[in-house]
Amino acid sequence: MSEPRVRRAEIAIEQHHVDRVYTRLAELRAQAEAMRAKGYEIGHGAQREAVFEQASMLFERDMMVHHATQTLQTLDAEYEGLVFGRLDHTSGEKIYVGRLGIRDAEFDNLVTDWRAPAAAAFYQATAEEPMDVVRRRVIRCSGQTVLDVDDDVLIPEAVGDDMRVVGEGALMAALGRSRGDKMRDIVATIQKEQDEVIRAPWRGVTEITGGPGTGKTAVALHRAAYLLYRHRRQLGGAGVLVVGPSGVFTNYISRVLPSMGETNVELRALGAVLDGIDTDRQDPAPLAAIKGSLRMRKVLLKAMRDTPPDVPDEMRILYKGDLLKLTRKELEKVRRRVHGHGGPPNRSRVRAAEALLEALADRAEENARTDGRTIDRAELIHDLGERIDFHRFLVVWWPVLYPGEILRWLGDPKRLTKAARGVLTPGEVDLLAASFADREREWTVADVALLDELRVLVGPPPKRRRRAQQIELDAAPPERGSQGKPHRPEHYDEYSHIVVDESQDLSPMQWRMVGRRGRYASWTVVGDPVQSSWPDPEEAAQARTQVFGPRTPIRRYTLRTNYRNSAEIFELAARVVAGHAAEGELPRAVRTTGLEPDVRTVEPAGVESAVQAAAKELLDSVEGTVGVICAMDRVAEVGTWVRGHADERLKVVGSLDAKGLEYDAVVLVEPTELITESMTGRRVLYVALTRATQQLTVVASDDEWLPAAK
Ligand SMILES: Nc1ncnc2c1ncn2[C@@H]1O[C@H](COP(=O)(O)OP(=O)(O)OP(=O)(O)O)[C@@H](O)[C@H]1O
Repeated sequence: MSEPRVRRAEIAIEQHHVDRVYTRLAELRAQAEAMRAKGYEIGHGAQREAVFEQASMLFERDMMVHHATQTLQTLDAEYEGLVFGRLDHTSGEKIYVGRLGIRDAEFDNLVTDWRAPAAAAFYQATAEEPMDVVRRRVIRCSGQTVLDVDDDVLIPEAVGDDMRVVGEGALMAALGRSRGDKMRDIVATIQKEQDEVIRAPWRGVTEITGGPGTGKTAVALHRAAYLLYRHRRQLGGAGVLVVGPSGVFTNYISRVLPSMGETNVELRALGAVLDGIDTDRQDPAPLAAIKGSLRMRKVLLKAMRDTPPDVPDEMRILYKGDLLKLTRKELEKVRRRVHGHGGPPNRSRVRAAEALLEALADRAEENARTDGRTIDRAELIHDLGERIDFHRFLVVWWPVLYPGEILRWLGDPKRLTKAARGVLTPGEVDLLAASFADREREWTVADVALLDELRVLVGPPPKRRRRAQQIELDAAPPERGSQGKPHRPEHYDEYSHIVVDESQDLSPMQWRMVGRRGRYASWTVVGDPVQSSWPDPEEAAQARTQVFGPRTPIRRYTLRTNYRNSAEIFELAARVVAGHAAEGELPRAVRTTGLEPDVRTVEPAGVESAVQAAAKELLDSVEGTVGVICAMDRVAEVGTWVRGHADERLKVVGSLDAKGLEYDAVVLVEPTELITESMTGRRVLYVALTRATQQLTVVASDDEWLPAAK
């Protein structure tokens, strides 16, 4: 038979099986629905003794229906279908692998869930270690229709006369396909080195490093789905949190887990980890570096203990005809004494009241001594403590503190200088004060970690004040409990597993913030030191160690194949970052396209039109997305340049927001600006250069960014 006829015949065989699967799925659904209906009847019926037994069975059934319906809904919306693989073993047994496990009426497997041990060979078998697999087949579907099949033969000598082999490799086909605006799952083509990481034990800390495009994000998300499937009892209830660098990124990866039937994983960007705030605003690099440093903790602590602005600087109270006065200095001393106990101020008002009463009693004793009188100290403390005017003073003098308010106080350079003495340089103080001085300014991503730190330092406000705190944090709390997600309390800190993506960029203060969410968590930490935009990796490593506990062993994996970029594009990126990466830190790109990156050097005045032209050409030549990447402070300007191309495949994105994203084609605008705007220079440019899967055009008005050719 000719190759196309063989292929057609094999597709027809698989279509037959896929049809059976969907028929069975419909049956299961109908059965479950019938069972549910019957359950309602039983619930209302007379056979009372059987009700409990039936109810628990029904509950399970309900859950099954719910799950099946939900999964089906998700799968209907996906490009690739429910069944995606098949294994033919030497024994003659065949196993179909899919996103869901389904059995037929005789309880035989029609599809095995990709996460089940029986499916592991689909990912782990190789020609060297075939695990009894003769042929591994990837089945590509659209909805319920089989489009194509693609085979790998692992034991050629075991291929019988009746076994036909088609295709040139599903992985390459998948990598060559155009990209949409959402990341896709890779269940059909997970590679062996990736599978090992996905299936690694759940406890402790698992670290995944690897260069751009090695599938770190994809692997971490599949690992979350795998862990929930295998350890739902331990992990499901408390929940899994995935933290990514930006809102654009969490949106980009948002389809991956639902496409595997997991809707119960919380995705949060670093600017949205703290309930009540969701920001993507970035500070300029030098400012972000100060705000992210551990030194800020000391500054915040001092700032919080300083006398709040606008509190009375004198106390006067009349007791039995004697005017008791406390001066500003004396009041400050009392405040220091209360803070000396170390408790959160919002929990210390009683202590503050006691300390004030003691100071008033001291004053009364002094006055009495001068006048030759005696006083009953205990009685005075009791009487004043009951007085309404004393309590009126107390609430304004020891106000409830809100994190946002304290940060705004630091907009006053004098106050900040005091809080930062011996910790920040005068130059740093100026930068920081200017950033907090503008009360209208929206919080930045770096501010969020500071607000979270302060939240813990000041302690929770009294219950009836909590709403006010939300207002102070500038936004309404995000809706929880919708879309079937369990309702979690505010500032939930008991996630059972936390995935941190792009972890190389977390500042020490951000590590502390994320660490707080997982008091008992196990961790999957994903990153690439070469792509780091954080200037002080040692300080960040120290904060990270604190989060995991210094003695927790770390399971380390490195992924070495770049699946995203064509070899031609990656070659340019590797040249740009050479000298900033250690031996072996750069991955190997596996796919060639024959299309070299197009570097266009133009006059500064010609950059705009060159960018417009490049964007147009790339939109015409690729099917999928085109990203225009520029320096962070030029996003708005470049946006106006390409406004004329009304095409939703085109996105303009700043260098830092490009982290983790990918496009079929990229126009990179003024690369030297990316180097100069960041604290880690070429590393940020390296990130931008590694976003394109097919084509890259660089528009530059200088060539300082370009190392001399080898
Ligand atoms: N086994 C695979 N099969 C198909 N596609 C894959 C596979 N592994 C990775 N990819 C694809 O390669 C691209 C890069 O993956 P991913 O974004 O997870 O890489 P990354 O290591 O997180 O990259 P970066 O560090 O640049 O953010 C994605 O399009 C992903 O779907």
